[in-house]
Amino acid sequence: MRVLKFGGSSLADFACLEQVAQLVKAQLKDEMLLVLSAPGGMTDSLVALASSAEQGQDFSSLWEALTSRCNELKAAVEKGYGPIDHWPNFEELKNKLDGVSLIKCCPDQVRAFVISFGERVSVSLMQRLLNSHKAVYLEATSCVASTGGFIDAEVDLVASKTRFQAALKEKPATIYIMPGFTASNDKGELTTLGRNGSDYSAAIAAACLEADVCQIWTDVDGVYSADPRYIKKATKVDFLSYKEAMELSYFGAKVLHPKTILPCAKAGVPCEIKNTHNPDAQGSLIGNDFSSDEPVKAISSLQDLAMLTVSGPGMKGKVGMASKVFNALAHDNVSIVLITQSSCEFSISFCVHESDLALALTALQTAFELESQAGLIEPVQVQRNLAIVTLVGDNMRAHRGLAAKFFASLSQAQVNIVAIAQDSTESAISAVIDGELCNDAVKICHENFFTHVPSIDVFLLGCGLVGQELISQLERQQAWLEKRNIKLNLYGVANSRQLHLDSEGIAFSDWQQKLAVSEQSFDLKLVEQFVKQNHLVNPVLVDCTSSDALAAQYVDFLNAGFHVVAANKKATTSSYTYYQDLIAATQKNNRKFLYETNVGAGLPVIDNLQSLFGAGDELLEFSGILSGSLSYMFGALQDGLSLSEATIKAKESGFTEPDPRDDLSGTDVARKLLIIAREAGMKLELSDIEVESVLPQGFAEGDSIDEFMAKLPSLDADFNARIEQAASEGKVLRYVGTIKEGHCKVGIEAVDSSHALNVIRDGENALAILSQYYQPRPFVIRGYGAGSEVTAAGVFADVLKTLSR
Ligand SMILES: Nc1ncnc2c1ncn2[C@@H]1O[C@H](COP(=O)(O)OP(=O)(O)O)[C@@H](O)[C@H]1O
Ligand SMILES: N[C@@H](CC(=O)OP(=O)(O)O)C(=O)O
Repeated sequence: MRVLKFGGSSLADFACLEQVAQLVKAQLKDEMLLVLSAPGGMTDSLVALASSAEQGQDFSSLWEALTSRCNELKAAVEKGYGPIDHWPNFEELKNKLDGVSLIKCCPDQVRAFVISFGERVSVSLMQRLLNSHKAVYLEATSCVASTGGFIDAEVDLVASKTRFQAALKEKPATIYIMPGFTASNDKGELTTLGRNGSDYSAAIAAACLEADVCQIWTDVDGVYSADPRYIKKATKVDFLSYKEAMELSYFGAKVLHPKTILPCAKAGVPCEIKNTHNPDAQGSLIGNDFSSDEPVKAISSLQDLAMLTVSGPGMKGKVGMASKVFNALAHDNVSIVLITQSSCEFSISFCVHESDLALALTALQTAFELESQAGLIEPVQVQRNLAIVTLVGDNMRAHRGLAAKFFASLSQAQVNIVAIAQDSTESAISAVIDGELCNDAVKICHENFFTHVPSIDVFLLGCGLVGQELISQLERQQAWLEKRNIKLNLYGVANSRQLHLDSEGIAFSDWQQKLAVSEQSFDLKLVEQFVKQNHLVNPVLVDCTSSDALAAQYVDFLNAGFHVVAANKKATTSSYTYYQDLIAATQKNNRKFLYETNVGAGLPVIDNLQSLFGAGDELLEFSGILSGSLSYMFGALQDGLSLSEATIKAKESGFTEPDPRDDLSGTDVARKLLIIAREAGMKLELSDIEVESVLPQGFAEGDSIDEFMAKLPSLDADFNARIEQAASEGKVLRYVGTIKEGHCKVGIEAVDSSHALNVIRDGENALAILSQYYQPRPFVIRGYGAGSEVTAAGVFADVLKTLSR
């Protein structure tokens, strides 16, 4: 004997019904019992009808929708297969609903009749489809014996076994069909087994009939490592132990009803999950002792939960308080999903379904009325909108560090853990978290435990030379990233006027056109919303602008859960207070703020300084050439060009800012020096840096770039004199930043051939760091310090660093 259960997703329309009939015929070799659910969504319609009638509302349109759907199915089946013999009594259903509507009350017994009606529809249709095989209709009410109420009833296995065996003996056949979800109590009254309870019906039948297998046919190939509807990269689990399947379904894996496994396990019947729409695919097999090396089999989640905490001095050390809490809830039929107790026994917390919350609160208030009046129990605390994320795997007990990895993953998803619980066999470990972040949490846990393909979700602000080059590099490096198992998506690009977002990831080929037609400008709230909607877990805002306004929002970016990668120097050189706020925001939010390209473009400066000073080194002195453009210009001066000629050449070669005064003023170098000083722990403001401009004070102030360039030759004579003076002493001029005895200065220095910076020119940067660990010879970093390629590469490297913990 085999038991095959087909869920609502397998019976949604006529085509599905026919598919199931074909499948059954193809499988036919020995006795089989088919357990059918209602056609997909029909139970929801019946539940809605009952509640509409109960509230005295006009339910005619709901009725119309239900009956026309059923009649269409009936007509389609009858057209191809002949008249249906046992069509359920719709008149009786309508009468009951009218009665409910009249008294504005729906007794559970009537509700059970109404909501189980869809199962009878399915069975009638299927019996006709299988008519040629003389499929026998088994009344669930004659076979499945239940105890308890009419809704969510429990099954009496012993009584059911007797009933099943008698029913089969009475009508010997090869194919039996029985409605799922339905049972009857000892008075023979119809009861239901809880939503999605047809799986449970099938398991009961399989156990009672000592079946060879209990197959659950649904719309997925088997049990997946996470719900495949939400986790696209979820993979099928081939084998699961009964315990694993139980834990998974209990903690929310909808593919199985939580009560299904126990009867199968008790009777030793293996349970198989198969896909009706893909019958040849190997499903998932659930049985005893499927030992596997994989520590974690799957991740499940359960939403719409509330946590209640009962606390107060009366709880401490008093025997029986916990049982009083749970007895009160059991008495009112409130099921508890998870329990934790503080080690001092001062409080007990537990989760219930939100739908049971009011009931639970009333039960507790009644039970603890006296204790509460005496001040022994405090008012029950309630946290709503929670979820539970659970890792499941029998083999977890043999592995260390899984809990740590689990919690680190939750923290990576910016999730705060409200409570945790682990069963003593270590087959499941659960965390109670904020419900809104549930999908993010599952996604990142799945990424870390299964796919091992971390993702980086990039939003680029600023599409100038560096921004554009970054996009080209991202495109070029896709294969490299893939090889290293990194999924880097560009989800947003923005310039100063427009923002373009694409949840599929922005195509590298046409982002410019898309951006050009966007009517939306950059707005943090909008991007934040986008991240939430798409459950992006590693969002990175990359600032390739020089905007003060954006820099002023970095703290908000970090608070909103973004990492920030900045080529823009404005934030690192704004007030020291803001700089500190930024560092604090990275720590508070567990997010990174990376700005390697702020000094020396692609040269590894900041990272080295942070490693050095983090390891306890101290800066003694610093000197360096920190500007690629001034390095180029001063090299040209050394070759005999005048100041104006050198400036024109540097400008034409793309070495300067559009307005060369930005370079010649020395402010940019001062900013870089300030960043270095702050890395070394100096609490300085930009105004504390002494700046010697290449230009005399007030020179060409307010003039246009062209006017400035035209006036520049007037400085050549004085500048030449300065160069010649230096040359007569065997020296060359360099634009140098220094930190010495707590004083920071940028300006022109004459250096002789023995000076380390003498040879630095043509756009190269050099930084000489004299420190406690590096003396008397300094630690030197040297290389090209300007250009969109090296800068974009530096930004790219920072983006990748957001993945490291
Ligand atoms: N771990 C999981 N593996 C497979 N499916 C899962 C898992 N968790 C949740 N599901 C969901 O369970 C659904 C199947 O259950 P359900 O819709 O109740 O089917 P049926 O109508 O056949 O009873 C799948 O479509 C899937 O989205
Ligand atoms: N039809 C019932 C019982 C059931 O088990 O359905 P499904 O197999 O489609 O989950 C319900 O929707 O609750």
